Amino acid sequence: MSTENIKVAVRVRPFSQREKDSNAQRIIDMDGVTTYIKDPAARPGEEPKKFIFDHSYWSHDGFKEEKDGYFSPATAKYSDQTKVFNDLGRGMLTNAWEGYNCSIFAYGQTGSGKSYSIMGYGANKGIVPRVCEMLFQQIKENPKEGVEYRVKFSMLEIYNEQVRDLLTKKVKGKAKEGLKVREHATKGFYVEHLTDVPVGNYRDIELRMDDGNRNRTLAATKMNDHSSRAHTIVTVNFEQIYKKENTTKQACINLVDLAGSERSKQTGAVGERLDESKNINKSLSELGNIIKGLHDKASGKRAQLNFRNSKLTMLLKNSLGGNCKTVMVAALSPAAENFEQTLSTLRYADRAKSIKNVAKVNESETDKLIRELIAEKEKLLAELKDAKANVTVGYTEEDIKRMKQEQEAEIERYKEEIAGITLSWEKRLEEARKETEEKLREEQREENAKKRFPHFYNLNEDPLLVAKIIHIIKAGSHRIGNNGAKPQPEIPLYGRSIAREHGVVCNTRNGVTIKSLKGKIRVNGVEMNAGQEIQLHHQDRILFGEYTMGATMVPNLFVFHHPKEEEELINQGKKHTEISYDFAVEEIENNIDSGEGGDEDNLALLKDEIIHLLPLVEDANAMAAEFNKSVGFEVTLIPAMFRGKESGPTEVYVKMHNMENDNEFYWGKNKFLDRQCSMQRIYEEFEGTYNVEKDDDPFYEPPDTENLIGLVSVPLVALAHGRTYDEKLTIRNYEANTVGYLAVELTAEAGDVKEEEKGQVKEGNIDPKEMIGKDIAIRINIKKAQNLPVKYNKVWCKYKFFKMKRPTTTNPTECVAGLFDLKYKKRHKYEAQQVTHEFLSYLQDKTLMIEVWGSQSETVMRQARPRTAPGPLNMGATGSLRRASFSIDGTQTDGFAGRSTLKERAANLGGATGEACTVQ
Ligand SMILES: Nc1ncnc2c1ncn2[C@@H]1O[C@H](COP(=O)(O)OP(=O)(O)OP(=O)(O)O)[C@@H](O)[C@H]1O
Repeated sequence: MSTENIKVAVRVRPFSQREKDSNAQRIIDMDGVTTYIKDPAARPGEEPKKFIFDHSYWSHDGFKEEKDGYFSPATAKYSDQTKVFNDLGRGMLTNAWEGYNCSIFAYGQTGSGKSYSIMGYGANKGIVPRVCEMLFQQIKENPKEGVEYRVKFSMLEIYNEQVRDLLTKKVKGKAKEGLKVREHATKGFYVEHLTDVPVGNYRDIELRMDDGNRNRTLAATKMNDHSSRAHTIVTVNFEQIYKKENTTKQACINLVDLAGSERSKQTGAVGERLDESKNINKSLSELGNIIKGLHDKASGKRAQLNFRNSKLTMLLKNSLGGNCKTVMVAALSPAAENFEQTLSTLRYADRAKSIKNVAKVNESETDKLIRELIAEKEKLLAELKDAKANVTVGYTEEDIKRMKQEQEAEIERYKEEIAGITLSWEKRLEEARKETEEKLREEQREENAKKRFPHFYNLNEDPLLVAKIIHIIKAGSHRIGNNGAKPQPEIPLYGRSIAREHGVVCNTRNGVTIKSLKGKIRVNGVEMNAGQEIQLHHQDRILFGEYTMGATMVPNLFVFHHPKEEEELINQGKKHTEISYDFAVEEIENNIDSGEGGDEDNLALLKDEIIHLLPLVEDANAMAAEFNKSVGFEVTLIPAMFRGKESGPTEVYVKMHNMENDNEFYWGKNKFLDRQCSMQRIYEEFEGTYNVEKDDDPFYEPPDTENLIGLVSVPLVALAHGRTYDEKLTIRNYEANTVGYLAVELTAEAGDVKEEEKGQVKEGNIDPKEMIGKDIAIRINIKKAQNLPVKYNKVWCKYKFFKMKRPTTTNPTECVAGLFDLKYKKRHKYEAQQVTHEFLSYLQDKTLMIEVWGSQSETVMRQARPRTAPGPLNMGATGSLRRASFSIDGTQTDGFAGRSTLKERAANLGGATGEACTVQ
């Protein structure tokens, strides 16, 4: 037995290009094992905070890029991938050889460098591939007489509390997702029916891992979700079987790449994106609770540890305080804009340091192990039989017949699994090898085809998932469509906005063309007209299906690759550039921003969507009533501004109103459709008692889901005259209603005016033209908010000043009875060096848009408001339209006679914020 603390390492990454472009300020420094973090809003002379870890890896600068793309140290301070592996990975391998379970997990905010350390990119291989490669190398180099080595590999992801096997797509025709996590008396938690492939060398692992990533990409596209926001767990099971001694040494190596948690706040998301990060947050916050609990326990305090609260904590139970040797890598962003998140990562890591694990060598009699496994399977089998036998009361014969068939299929599967356990290792390895060889041949065929034929490859925000889906375009015509198309299209695509006959691609002697049929296609950001045909060229970007402004993941985004054209370009000396996901998405957004599509198109689209959603919303309301849920749904329209976006069309949302506590939530169309599907499923299976866990309940929304309460627009012109602007302004919500007041103070101080001129500047007599060329400091001080809806218990503000790429966000502040008071003054200082004409016209002509965000509480003091359940349609600003009528461009929608048009409503929303007012 070995009792030791979790080993904790932190690592800081380089600035990203975006951070470099915006002259980001560095807040992290390291010296030996010590990490320092400086608060960008610290008072002069305030010391940075200091943390000590087992390792502090400086990977921020001091490196050079080798020819193959490897980042090697140019200074002694820099830690490269090899150093990290030597410190952390090698030790894990030594432990695994001794028969200890080991685990490494990476924690940190989105984009902080978790995957880089754990998986790695290109030549900069991370810990996972290195550990796997080294394990086989060591087996090869140190074979022991009479010892058989067995290595098994599995890969899963946890997304929205669902466990998905990444190595097999289907079992008996069913996708392997929603797998159960079970608990074994000695082994702890494990995933039932998870594929565990025998692997004979590192290449096998590489291929399987590639397969896993391909499955992640496909699943993400099909389910309209974002696999890169999932937690990925790779497990290597290493067994040493001592034949003469009849003993087996077993080590389970868990390699965990956790998803980042906070994207929603930075992008200002509502709807699906928020919901998704909530689920990631749930797993991560449970993980945080466990780490805190273990830390408290280590410091002698009482603590409750509930590992069962999330799938992630169940699966990491052994790694945290259990039979395991664990390493945690906390990934840090160096930039000031991420200060809060980075500080919280450091605190998290600091707590993890005190967790003690009690690892023991997993060695036992080989026969006993097999007997135990069989006994476990048989127990499950018996449980299953009992369960099925007990539920036949009240079923029709048809139901019982179907259940019997299911039961038989399950029993068959268990039998196969038991046979699998006793099957000789050689036979299993041989079977797996055949599969791997077939995969290799397939890969080779694909590689050859890619060199010869034009093809599409997919783009994804996660670099590990790029080019995992390939569509080869040989000579002839290739139909593009969804899987409902008959016969199956040559290029099948998934997702709601893919039509059966979406389009067609033709490869002829004259080149490759694409024709749009019944689905939307964008080429290089520009939308094609129905029936239009255009020629494709090397590196064209193609989007199939609709584009949702601001979506975190854009499915079905491809790059067209033409090998011949590529060769010609190289011959002409043209430099090859990779097309990035961000580039392709920005290109689409630019085209939409530049007015493409126009108002008319958007109105027609909105009308279609509303007509499609209304009956479903009615159904959802009816089901809520049937289940006695005090919630109501209504369709509403939310302009881009109120979705935290600078521009873009108005979108259809569904407002969910919880009548118990008056909370309101805004669901994007896709999220509502997913929820409505679950409601329908529950409704069909309903037997009189509504027995659905909160997490799976489509009618439930956690109260702390973030909402954009409203906007305030602050005129800046006073600053152009050097005057202070100090006002209380109205906060307007997306329905253009007043939802509170915000007190804001803005000051401008010219930096290089002479001492005797300073008073003059403050008094505001300055002629704006005199500002040109001078240094100026603008201070933005959000003082307090009043009269906010009382259901909000935390409130914060967000804004972008001038050309800031990312918004500044104030700390969430407690809000009591609709009032929040920011404790700090002079929160934000913007320094402009040598004021330009552009900056001056910004001050003179523009307003600063401040978003007021909040999270609600479960129980609230209700404000007086009508207690009626909402109808299915709420057109916001006009108020009276609930269950009434509306028309779009004079066109009456079914059953609704016109009173206000969408255009009028859009006009009502425009410029509805910001007049100064007096508040008592
Ligand atoms: N040590 C490093 N050296 C060089 N580049 C790095 C380093 N760490 C991270 N990066 C780069 O920073 C970017 C973000 O890193 P990465 O994808 O690993 O973040 P992440 O935390 O896994 O994000 P997510 O939560 O979105 O998966 C990548 O482009 C990666 O190549």
